[in-house]
Amino acid sequence: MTTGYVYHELFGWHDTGTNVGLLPADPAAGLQPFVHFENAETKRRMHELIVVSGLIDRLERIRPVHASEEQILRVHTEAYLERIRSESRLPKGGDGGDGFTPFGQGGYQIATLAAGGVIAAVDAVVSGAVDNAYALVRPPGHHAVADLGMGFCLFSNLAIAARHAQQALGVERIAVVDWDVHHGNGTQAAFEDDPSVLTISLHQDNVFPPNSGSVEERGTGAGHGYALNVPLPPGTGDYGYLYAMDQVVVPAIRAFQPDLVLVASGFDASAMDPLARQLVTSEGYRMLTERLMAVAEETCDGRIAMSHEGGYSPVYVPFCGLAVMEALAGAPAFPDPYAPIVTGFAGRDLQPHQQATVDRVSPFVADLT
Ligand SMILES: Cc1nn(C)c(C)c1/N=N/c1ccc(/C=C/C(=O)NO)cc1
Ligand SMILES: [Zn+2]
Repeated sequence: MTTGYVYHELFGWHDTGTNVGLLPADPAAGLQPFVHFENAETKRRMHELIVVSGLIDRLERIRPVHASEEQILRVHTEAYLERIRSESRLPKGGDGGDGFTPFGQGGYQIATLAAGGVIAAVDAVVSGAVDNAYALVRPPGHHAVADLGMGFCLFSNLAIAARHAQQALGVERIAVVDWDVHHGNGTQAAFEDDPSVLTISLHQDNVFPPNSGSVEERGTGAGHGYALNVPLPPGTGDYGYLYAMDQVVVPAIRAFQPDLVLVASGFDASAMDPLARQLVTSEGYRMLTERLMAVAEETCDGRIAMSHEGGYSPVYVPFCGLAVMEALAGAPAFPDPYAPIVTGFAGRDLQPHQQATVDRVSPFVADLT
């Protein structure tokens, strides 16, 4: 199995500031300065574990290139692109637009490299140069919509790469799986009315964006039925996610018969993440990846490209990300030293209320052709 890997030190230079924990420092409100949750450290540590574990020697390194204006404009508006580019020229940079998505001077160039990194991973998979690929990019993308950067996301990296695959590489049908713990609203919006891209989001119910990602959100117009949302209750662990994978994701991909599978891969559903309350472990992510590889093998010669999204535990994201990449590469498992801690949390097994949520969505698979 040949697995492509995209990482670049520039991603670590995306500056989200040092006084935005999630809220700007404000002494009167008792808010002390704190590094932004979406900071370089967690992703840099994942890269370094990939190197130190030795997995790097089994990967094909893929060099990211900056996404072009044309590629970005397949998803974003000209006005939005121009605003990010102009704010990026300012000494203090700017913000995607929601006030929680800061970037420093030069942030536009890093954001185009992130989108270009996912494009490079897709190019390598579609060309057959590699069997599958992981793009460890920053800033993330799955919340960004056509004219607004939000939720730490500037450009919709995965959506831009999907449109590139269709319009430049001739790929027709794409299935997108988003296992980041937050709803993949941006990716869903990009393909809202388009039946050629199936979007499936597994997320903790109503965490972010607010009032987004309900079971009832199924796409619009010709795209109705080609968006699936599984809003899992808080405390869902490995076997709740696996049940969603087995009952919704795999059958949907089998019915949709894509030419390519893309994954918005965040690790903030992990048992040690500060921004959500799920209980997924590195073993859970490995199992999810193996399930996805099997159905990708069955439908599209195993073509999978993953784009890194959220995940904020500097100690645990590295082990969750390593598990996914080991599965992609068919490599043996590097032991997860946190396993005794996270498997010790209760709730790893499928719970009735989690099963009930998934069972509300699985009937929608029958509407896919
Ligand atoms: C809304 C709102 N209003 N206020 C006051 C605040 C502090 C709000 N939360 N913002 C958030 C909360 C979580 C994320 C996670 C993003 C991610 O990891 N995506 O994958 C982004 C923004
Ligand atoms: Zn997230």
